[in-house]
Amino acid sequence: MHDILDLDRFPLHRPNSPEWRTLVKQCRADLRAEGMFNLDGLMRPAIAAQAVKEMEDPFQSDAFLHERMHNIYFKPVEDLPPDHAALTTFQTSNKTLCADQIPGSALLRLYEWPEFAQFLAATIEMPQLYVMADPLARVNVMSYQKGQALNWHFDRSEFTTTLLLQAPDHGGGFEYRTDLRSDTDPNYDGVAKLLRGEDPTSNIITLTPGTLNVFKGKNTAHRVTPVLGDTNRVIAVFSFFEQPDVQFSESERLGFYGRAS
Ligand SMILES: O=C(O)CCC(=O)C(=O)O
Ligand SMILES: [Fe+2]
Repeated sequence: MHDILDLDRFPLHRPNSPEWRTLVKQCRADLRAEGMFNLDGLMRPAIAAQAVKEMEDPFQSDAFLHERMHNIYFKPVEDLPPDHAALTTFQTSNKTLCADQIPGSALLRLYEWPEFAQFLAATIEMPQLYVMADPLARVNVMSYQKGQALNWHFDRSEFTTTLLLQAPDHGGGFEYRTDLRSDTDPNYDGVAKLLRGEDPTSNIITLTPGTLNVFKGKNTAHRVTPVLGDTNRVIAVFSFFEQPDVQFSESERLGFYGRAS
């Protein structure tokens, strides 16, 4: 893994060593304080750039154009009237490649490296994390060109793990509002306020290539703002769950990837 990751700064290959424990402690503190942590330059920038180059053709010919209007839940909500402000819909548009379209990539190597899941589980204080069984959803790579965006949503998994491969010239910021809801309180009024642009506690950050970003995606509302300029924003998303063998449903796969298998 030394060839693709900066393990001198981030010793993921030495679980439970004093340096590994120090790093885990720092990540836990950042998660508590900010709902997020970043490992800036975990993947070597040259490897990230090479991955982008290798995916140019598949993005041109095989990628799914994920383009739709959706609400923050990606579905109707039974407790809410359809005209409730928490169900406001927005446009998403990006191109998505799935794990089955990037065989042999550095991204899949990282995803399947057991020390990666072990490190992530320690940072989020869970006993263990498992890779998905879903052949499409395990690792996704999204490319956003000028004008494209991923709009407000919550994720399915507790935590979300991304790695930026290429930064846009402008725009393409990651905007998030930590703990907008909880597992017991959907906070529909707070959601409506955020969607009206009236939540002063939302933050926006830009990532640099090679940075690992981990945040509490299930209860953190988040979006990617429209990309500006001619350089695409390219980002990998790794999906881990607390249970083994998780798969998306057929309708989720159709919605996100335009195909079920
Ligand atoms: O592109 C990003 O930074 C976030 C991606 C994301 O939120 C998702 O795939 O669910
Ligand atoms: Fe997300």
